[in-house]
Amino acid sequence: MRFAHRVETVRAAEAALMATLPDGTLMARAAAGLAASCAQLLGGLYGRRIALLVGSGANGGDALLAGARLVRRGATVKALLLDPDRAHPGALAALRLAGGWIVPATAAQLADADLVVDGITGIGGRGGLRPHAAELVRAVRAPVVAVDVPSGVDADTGEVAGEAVRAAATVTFGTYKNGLLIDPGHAYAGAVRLIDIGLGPYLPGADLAAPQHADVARLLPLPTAASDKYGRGVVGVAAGSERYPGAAVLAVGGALCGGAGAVRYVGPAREAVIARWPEALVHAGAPGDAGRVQAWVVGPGLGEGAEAAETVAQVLASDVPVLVDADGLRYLTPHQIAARTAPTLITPHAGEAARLLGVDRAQVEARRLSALRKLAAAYGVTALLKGNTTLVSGTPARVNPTGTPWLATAGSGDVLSGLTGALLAAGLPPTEAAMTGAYLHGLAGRRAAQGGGPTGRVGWTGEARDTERDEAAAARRPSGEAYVPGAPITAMDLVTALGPVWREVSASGL
Ligand SMILES: NC(=O)C1=CN([C@@H]2O[C@H](COP(=O)(O)OP(=O)(O)OC[C@H]3O[C@@H](n4cnc5c(N)ncnc54)[C@H](OP(=O)(O)O)[C@@H]3O)[C@@H](O)[C@H]2O)[C@@H](O)CC1
Ligand SMILES: [K+]
Repeated sequence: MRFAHRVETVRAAEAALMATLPDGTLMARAAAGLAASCAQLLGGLYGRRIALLVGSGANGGDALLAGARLVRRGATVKALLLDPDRAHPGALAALRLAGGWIVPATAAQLADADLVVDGITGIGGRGGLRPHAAELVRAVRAPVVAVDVPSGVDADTGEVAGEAVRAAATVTFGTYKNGLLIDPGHAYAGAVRLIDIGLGPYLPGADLAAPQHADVARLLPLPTAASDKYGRGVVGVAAGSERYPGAAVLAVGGALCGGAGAVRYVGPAREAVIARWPEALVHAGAPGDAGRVQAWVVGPGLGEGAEAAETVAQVLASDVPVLVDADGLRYLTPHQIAARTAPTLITPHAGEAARLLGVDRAQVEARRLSALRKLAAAYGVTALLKGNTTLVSGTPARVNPTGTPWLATAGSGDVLSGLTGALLAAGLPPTEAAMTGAYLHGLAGRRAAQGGGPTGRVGWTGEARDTERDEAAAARRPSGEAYVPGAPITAMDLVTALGPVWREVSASGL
């Protein structure tokens, strides 16, 4: 797991650790890690030109102190002080002593930089970049390494109010910050490296956790010699309609290739389902009459109307875990859920979440963690909020690191529903099922698109594991957009990739 903590937690841990150490120790540790990371990204320091954007707090202090180290190792370093009277005095003196330059904070000073270090604000920043900082940041052409957090990104939520720094890489200290893992902040952070400064023993439980292969491998329900199809989990799928039979085919495929012992399909797309998946058990009646299942998936391609509403109501009346997605979300009420005896998992995208919360889609996209928590609380469910960084409610909340823009393809969500339903049927608790489903689904997208190969202007390879390696490989176009190389995929490609991905992840846990 990669764990992230809130700013107030980080500050409390920092204070407890500082009480045991001489003044300046933590900043020195942070600066050492930052300088080493810059050197590695540049591939050498002699003759390299590094510009520091320095704000008025300790974040600027980290940049200055790292600058002093970089000068001593052969780089030319100049510091642009955004607030010259308030720059960290000790770190400024260290840079001067080492032979660094203090230059006017103008765009012209950035023109010849090979690398720019963003020390404008870290965990103490509030709101987007202020006008002078924003003007300088717009003038940057070189790759940017952000110190702790890209300036302008809210460290606790990933929200971006106004302009923010688009970093090629972020070097963060002590623990991950929520805003580095959740969009939109995640998209500004580039490849993220954590520098250990000794905070670990002082940090309590995390606010957010991002799994890696081994975490998911531990949860995968592998069959044993004693397993039969019920032992592995039978999934009921109530999906599809005359108009959208394909959604049923994809959801059933996601469940079958996601490890279900068997799938019972109920709905009007029986012919299409059986034509593609002869192993599916299809039923003509209502969900209540379909026979024994250990979890239900309801909603993909269900369409609108009284029949769809009745299907959702019948499924919710069951006493097994239920996943509600897509059209099924139209017919969900907190009242229905309160009457349930088994867990309910909902899997909306931002538009569906907005409708459930009665707000605009843009509000959900800008404040994803907050929307997730509101959904879970208002409906009394476990919520999975889809996106490039899919979130799952729980303690801690989970964020999926395997997402890729290639997953934004028709039917992709239907596959996720079936897959996650299979994990629920196998007995995983809803938070773990949702996290595991999102992880495997994202990885299937990456593998099918063949995206994430090592490339790009900057990146760390070698040391990084699993999804970190993929993230480090995500290059940035000169425009500053993240770009994951790869090829278009279809939802059926995802279904096909689930087997190999399952194998890759489970092998990492052996
Ligand atoms: N925690 C740890 O363990 C360790 C932390 N360390 C480091 O300390 C950093 C935190 O330092 P910090 O507390 O001094 O706050 P910081 O992020 O520099 O910013 C606050 C300053 O910025 C200003 N400001 C605010 N908003 C702004 C805006 N939008 N645009 C422009 N300016 C804005 C605000 O001034 P004001 O609002 O008064 O104008 C204030 O002066 C942390 O991220 C890490 O890098 C490491 O050294 C070692 C271990
Ligand atoms: K920063």
